[in-house]
Amino acid sequence: MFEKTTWIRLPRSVVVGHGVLGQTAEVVADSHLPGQPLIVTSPTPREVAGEQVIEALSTVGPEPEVIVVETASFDAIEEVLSRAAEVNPGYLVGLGGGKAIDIAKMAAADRDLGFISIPTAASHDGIVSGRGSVPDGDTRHSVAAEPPLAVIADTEIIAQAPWRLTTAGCADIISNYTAVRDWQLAHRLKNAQYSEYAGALSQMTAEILVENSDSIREGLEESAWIVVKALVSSGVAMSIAGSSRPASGAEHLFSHQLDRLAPGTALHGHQVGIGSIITAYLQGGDREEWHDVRDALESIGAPTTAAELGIDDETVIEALTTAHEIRDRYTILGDGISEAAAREAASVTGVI
Ligand SMILES: NC(=O)C1=CN([C@@H]2O[C@H](COP(=O)(O)OP(=O)(O)OC[C@H]3O[C@@H](n4cnc5c(N)ncnc54)[C@H](OP(=O)(O)O)[C@@H]3O)[C@@H](O)[C@H]2O)C=CC1
Ligand SMILES: O=C(CO)COP(=O)(O)O
Ligand SMILES: [Zn+2]
Repeated sequence: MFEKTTWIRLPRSVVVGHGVLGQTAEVVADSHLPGQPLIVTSPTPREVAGEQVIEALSTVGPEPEVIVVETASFDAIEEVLSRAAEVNPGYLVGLGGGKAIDIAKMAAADRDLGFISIPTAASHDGIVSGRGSVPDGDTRHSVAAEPPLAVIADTEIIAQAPWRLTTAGCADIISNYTAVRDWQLAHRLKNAQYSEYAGALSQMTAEILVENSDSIREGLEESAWIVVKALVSSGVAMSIAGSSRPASGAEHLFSHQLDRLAPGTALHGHQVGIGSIITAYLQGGDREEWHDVRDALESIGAPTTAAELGIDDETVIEALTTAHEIRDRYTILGDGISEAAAREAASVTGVI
């Protein structure tokens, strides 16, 4: 008897465009979300869009409670959970970058509540995904979380965010090239479960973004539109896979290790972009595809060197040689690369 099953959890609504925060009440009603919302946000998004969201949500229910978190950590999730235990909200809202949205979706899963994702920056591809990513000591967990019932991405707000946040989102998407190749490698060498649909969607998302890179320019609201659509598509790939595999390979392990070694120095997307150049080099191939990755990053103005990240060369080498220890996920790094190999890869690609 055939016994395989799959459960793909996707948002019911994805609303993207100029001024769509104005449709928040409609989206909440359409999602059948009851009661008082608890908004999980971080300092800058709270300032940028907090009042507008509170006002919009107040038209469909009791005035929202707000909690401001500073870090993506299990402590922050605990803080949100204890606030939720006090106020007993009907649903959660993640308002901000990857940090706030991840914490909201994980707290929502814990409390078995609905969740809405309102990104204020196009900086990461977790805006749609049902995965949360949290560092924990020497390791990092990618945990199943509550996927958003609705995503409201207001390009007017997102386009006003600092440009570097948008280039970080682009780099998070460009890194899908190497993530998919690592996933295929893990499938061939370790029999890791692979989804052709998720792999193809993730790769195609990176290709479309790169094809449109001429239209991704500072000051153009259309850029926010293009990048948000790619972030949504990449998140859908993760939802289809039921893991972050389509969007996270060795380049992400490298970035997670940088988060430990040089916390708060550079943006997630920028780190994975640099990691992707080096990963593409290590993955080899006839066409030296690391040039394509580097050129794509350069064309949208994302960093391509450690100096541009603000991270010193030795930290890059340490991150490369220890990244495989972060989690049990097979990549081109295998069970670790030597210091000499790391130095060679980072210097040939011009990262250091
Ligand atoms: N679950 C998933 O599938 C994924 C999760 N992630 C996770 O997401 C995080 C990375 O996301 P990222 O967005 O870079 O991180 P943050 O949420 O830390 O946001 C980055 C910076 O942007 C600021 N910011 C956000 N919106 C605005 C705005 N409109 N104007 C000005 N500043 C703004 C934040 O301010 P402030 O400091 O005040 O918050 C912060 O300083 C990581 O923790 C990563 O692991 C990434 C990809 C996928
Ligand atoms: O950042 C992500 C995808 O872009 C999520 O991946 P991780 O599971 O490695 O945190
Ligand atoms: Zn990422």
